[in-house]
Amino acid sequence: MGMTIAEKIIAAAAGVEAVKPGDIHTVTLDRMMSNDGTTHLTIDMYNQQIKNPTIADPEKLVFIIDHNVPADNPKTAASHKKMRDFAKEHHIDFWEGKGVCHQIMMEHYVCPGELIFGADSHTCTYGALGAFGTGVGCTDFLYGMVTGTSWVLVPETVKFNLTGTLKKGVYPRDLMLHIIGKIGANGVNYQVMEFTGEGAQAMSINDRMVLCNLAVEAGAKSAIFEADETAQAWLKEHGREPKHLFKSDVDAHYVKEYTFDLNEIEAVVAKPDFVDDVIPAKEACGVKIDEAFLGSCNNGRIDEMRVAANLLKGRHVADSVRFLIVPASNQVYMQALDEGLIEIFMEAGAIVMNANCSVCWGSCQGVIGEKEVLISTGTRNFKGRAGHPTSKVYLGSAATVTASAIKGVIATEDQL
Ligand SMILES: CC(C)[C@H](C(=O)O)[C@@H](O)C(=O)O
Ligand code: SF4
Repeated sequence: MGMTIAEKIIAAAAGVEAVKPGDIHTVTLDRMMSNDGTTHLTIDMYNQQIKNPTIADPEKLVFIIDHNVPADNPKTAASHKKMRDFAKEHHIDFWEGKGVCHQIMMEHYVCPGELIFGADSHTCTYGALGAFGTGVGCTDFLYGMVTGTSWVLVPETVKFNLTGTLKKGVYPRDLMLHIIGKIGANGVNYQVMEFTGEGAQAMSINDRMVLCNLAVEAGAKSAIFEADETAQAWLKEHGREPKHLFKSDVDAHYVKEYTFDLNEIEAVVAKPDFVDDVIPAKEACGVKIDEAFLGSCNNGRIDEMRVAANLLKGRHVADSVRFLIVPASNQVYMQALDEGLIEIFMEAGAIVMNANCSVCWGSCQGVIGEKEVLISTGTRNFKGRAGHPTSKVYLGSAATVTASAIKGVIATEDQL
């Protein structure tokens, strides 16, 4: 029986010839990332609960302060200091205020064929480069940090065959929200989403990241694209070499297969309070909003900045709306500056923030108040996700978010 890309990565990390779904293997991790969401907890456990603790391989570790940066209260400042000091003492690669963790990882670390654990649920983003990334809690992270190893229960793989091309005004984020709406929030629980077909092959790394990143919102353990020529060219541009270039075998086993025709996808929004409550964006048009957010590890890259700038040029954000634009990393920020996009944002009345998670989650700047409505390119819209428990979050594409910021109500780009 052949193997899928994900199975081949796990087999390589386990040092065995072959694996199959349901097997449990001890694996050597290629890399581990932790952010300021939980690293302080991991450090406390390391210091207080382990006798004579050591770090197996500091070179494989990356600590990133991105969730609440710059710190907005003394408690956060203290947990950041703990992380900073620990990273220094143990010679761990450390990033602060340079961008959202997954964006930093993609720009600087991830290689095809690697097995990467991140103490963050959207670690599945790394599948855009053909790596197996998965989120773990801080106990598992600690174990990996101390031993350099962990265990993996080999997941089943589900094939997502993408055909055709997206229409004008429809974006990969619409496609992925559509898929999640169709299969549901538990649609691929503990499974790997493998994207394939000519629609997948034609996608840029940016677009592949959009798809892989949101896979966890359908319950996925991970998501993956084959590291084809597009991925290899991207990697080369970023000065890195692939670890392995794995392809799924023709006789690999998929537990289920779906086909999505990209021509049929429309602009959509996910309604409050569930990511899988997806409706055509036109059905939500007219809902009054208080804030709009363009950013996050899902949708804060240069492609989305360009979409927003294109729509904002010569227009203005509605007086009643706060439009937060937050590049996913400083690299994105600087490119947007170079291309004159930041000027367009400022002239249009948007608030441009430093690269961080921002209001993608409700603990950073930009949180919304009682009964306020946000339209967001973030990853989640659960109750209270962006602030007050009575507030509401709609998720949409960069175009829908920008059009809504201009109109003051949910709108699609063709209504401008
Ligand atoms: C803080 C972190 C642990 C969390 C996650 O795991 O995803 C956050 O990034 C999120 O998006 O909710
Ligand atoms: S941008 Fe949002 S989804 Fe991504 S890591 Fe930050 S809080 Fe989590």
